[in-house]
Amino acid sequence: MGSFYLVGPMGAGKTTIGRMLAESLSLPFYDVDREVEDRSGVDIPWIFDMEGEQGFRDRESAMLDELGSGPRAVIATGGGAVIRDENRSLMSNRGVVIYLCTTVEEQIRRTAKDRKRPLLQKGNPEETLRKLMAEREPLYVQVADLTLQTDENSPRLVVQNIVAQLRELGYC
Ligand SMILES: Nc1ncnc2c1ncn2[C@@H]1O[C@H](COP(=O)(O)OP(=O)(O)O)[C@@H](O)[C@H]1O
Ligand SMILES: O=C(O)C1=C[C@@H](OP(=O)(O)O)[C@@H](O)[C@H](O)C1
Ligand SMILES: [Mg+2]
Repeated sequence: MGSFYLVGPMGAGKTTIGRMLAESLSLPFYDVDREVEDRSGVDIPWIFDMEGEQGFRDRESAMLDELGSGPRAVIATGGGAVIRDENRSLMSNRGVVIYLCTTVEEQIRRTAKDRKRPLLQKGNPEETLRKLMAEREPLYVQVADLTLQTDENSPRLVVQNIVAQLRELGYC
């Protein structure tokens, strides 16, 4: 059945909820962004500066492929991992995809103090988030096996809901 992949926009809670979900399911946890940073020895803003977004996307796809080939785990992706067809096929074919959704208003609140998401460091972050949501939401929906709203619920409750749904569907 493969790994559990968390997808959704920046600030949806993929990293936070992924770590807790892994603990709850007694599985290893990987965050694709973190693994890319550990492997390259530099942070994501540096990669965007030096190699551009395409350079980051190449590293992200390679890491997703590597992690997806390993033993079963919970894998938190970055918000843009769904834009490449190859990444969406990999996740759908190899595992169970969980879409964490949120509103742009909540994304703004949750990412306001962050300086590590290069796409939000220039221009108007609200406009950027709206544009990205319009482009990517259909892709999150397309790839998702299950969808969870994160706006009204604490991370703990979201994890409980995910586990309940995975059990119901026979995935764990
Ligand atoms: N359900 C939630 N309710 C409130 N705050 C949340 C929730 N999920 C995540 N957060 C907070 O939002 C911020 C971004 O979460 P993060 O896990 O980094 O999101 P992502 O990996 O999807 O970009 C963090 O400060 C986190 O504590
Ligand atoms: O939406 C995006 O394109 C990105 C989301 C980030 O991950 P989070 O969704 O975990 O913030 C990170 O991969 C990078 O800054 C690009
Ligand atoms: Mg994250």
